[in-house]
Amino acid sequence: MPKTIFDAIDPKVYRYVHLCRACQQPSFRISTEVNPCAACGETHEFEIFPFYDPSRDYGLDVDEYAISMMYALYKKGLHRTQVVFDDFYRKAPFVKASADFSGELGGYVAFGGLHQLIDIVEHLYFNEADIAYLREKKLYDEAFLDELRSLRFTGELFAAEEGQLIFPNTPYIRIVSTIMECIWIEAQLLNTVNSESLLMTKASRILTAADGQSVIEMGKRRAQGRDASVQGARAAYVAGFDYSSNMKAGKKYGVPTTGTHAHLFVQFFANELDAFLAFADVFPAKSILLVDTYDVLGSGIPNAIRVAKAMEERGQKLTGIRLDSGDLAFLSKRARKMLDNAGLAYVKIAASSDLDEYTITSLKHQGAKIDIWGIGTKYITAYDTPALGGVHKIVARKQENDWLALIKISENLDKIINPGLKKTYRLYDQDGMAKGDYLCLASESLEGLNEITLKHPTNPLKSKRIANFTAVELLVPIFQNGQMVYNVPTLKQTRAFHLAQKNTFWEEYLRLDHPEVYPVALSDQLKELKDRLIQAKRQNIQTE
Ligand SMILES: Nc1ncnc2c1ncn2[C@@H]1O[C@H](COP(=O)(O)OP(=O)(O)OP(=O)(O)O)[C@@H](O)[C@H]1O
Ligand SMILES: O=P(O)(O)OC[C@H]1O[C@H](OP(=O)(O)OP(=O)(O)O)[C@H](O)[C@@H]1O
Ligand SMILES: O=C(O)c1cccnc1
Repeated sequence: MPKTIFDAIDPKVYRYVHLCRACQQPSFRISTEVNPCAACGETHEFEIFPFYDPSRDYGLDVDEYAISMMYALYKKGLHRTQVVFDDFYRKAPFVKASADFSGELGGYVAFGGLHQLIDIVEHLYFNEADIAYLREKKLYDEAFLDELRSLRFTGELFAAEEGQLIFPNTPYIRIVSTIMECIWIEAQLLNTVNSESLLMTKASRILTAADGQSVIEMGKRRAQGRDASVQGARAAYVAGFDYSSNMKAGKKYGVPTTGTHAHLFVQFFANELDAFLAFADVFPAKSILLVDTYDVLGSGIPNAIRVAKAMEERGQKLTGIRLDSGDLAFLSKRARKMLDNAGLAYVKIAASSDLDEYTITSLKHQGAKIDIWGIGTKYITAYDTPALGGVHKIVARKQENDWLALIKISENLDKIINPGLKKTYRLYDQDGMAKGDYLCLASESLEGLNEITLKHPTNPLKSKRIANFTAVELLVPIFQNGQMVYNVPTLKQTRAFHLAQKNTFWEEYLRLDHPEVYPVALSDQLKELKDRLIQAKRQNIQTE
């Protein structure tokens, strides 16, 4: 996260801003008590208002029912009970299956949003304006509002590293904290992780289809709001896109930016050639000329060739052309021939026009001669799967000094949560390829085990034996005792991490349609606990 002036201020300590009327300098204070101004020494003239970082207004970014539950638990004296929450998803987005397919859908998610979540957890507090708003509701008593005023995240948060690949039912976040804090965080956590992971996954799939070719994110104008476009540009870069057109993502996150020009630029000039000449003259080292404003083959490409030839005389090279409509396979093949015949084999062909992983794959099958893919609408809106259904589920609560595992019953066996305080291991073979995820109780250890059988959680006929594996815990500590303990990687490192992780999976697990189902198995002890809790719950329901 980039630093703002608010990073210098610890919101866990400072609650008020005192603006000195004498010198106009703000200072951050613990209370409303007036002290001499740090800048000019005056004491009498202060404007005092609640500390409020407009870019991080996280405290009240919740659903009302969160505050209702927090209040009810507070009134019953239960709000500080320690609990465990797991975050996971059940169904991978974007994966398609044919009509007669009745099996389990595979697919993966590229885990995104962790770094934004860290910022949220670090700056999670109710400011005075939040408290005033809650007071106006006349639903909560003053003692509770006071409790909220001092509420901060005090617990442990473990997570998969951003960019990691996550499969259905594998927890990617575990929080151990008070019930009040776990409820408080739910909506923002889900909003951030679901939206970022959804887009990162879409981008990761598009990158798979591009198969090593350059991809530029261009979705700003079609994104669902300002923030979505910037976050989306960031997610695309982590997934392996080379550039974004989004300058704010460049400024805020350091995403490399680039761009071509629009049709308006061509329309503005008296003719296409003048427009191309002007653009190439100003940007000789990075000119990609949009050739489809009037007639791609009749004027766009011939004019681009004229410009390229003129540039060659000045010792410059035209970077490329862009196609933005029509039959991209046909036009790109014709364009390639025309450019090659003119001795311009180095001029690249970029294409845009509602592209996604499927059109890219199809165009490649058709032998399209496209070098650079510009991707907007279908990426930034996650067009074919508009939401990722990641969930935040309570799996245990403290009772005396023990964890009491909790279950939630569902008619659908696959929907019943995996209870208890657990660990998740990713198992690798000797070549470093991922073989499966193994969920077990926190008290279990894999040390000394040479062989493991990954049993399908609900289908006893499906199992897979793995020998000579290396087990790596998937979740790493991010917060301990409320303090951030994680060294947040740079965006570039996160991108490299995602791409490296992708290489640890056989492409059968990652292919766009009908991917193989990656094994996610429960240990025998965890399975027994789950079965026992289901039985007990069902008996209870019958006797109640
Ligand atoms: N050879 C091709 N094979 C498969 N899909 C293609 C091929 N060429 C283009 N497409 C896709 O077909 C769609 C064409 O979109 P559309 O019908 O809106 O026309 P267009 O050519 O973009 O024209 P305009 O932008 O002027 O409306 C786009 O999604 C594009 O990615
Ligand atoms: O097709 P997408 O995947 O969404 O990629 C971004 C689109 O945005 C621009 O179109 P727009 O019609 O807005 O403007 P322009 O073509 O005149 O630049 C650009 O030309 C692309 O077509
Ligand atoms: O640079 C481009 O070509 C671009 C940027 C945004 C949207 N469409 C195209």
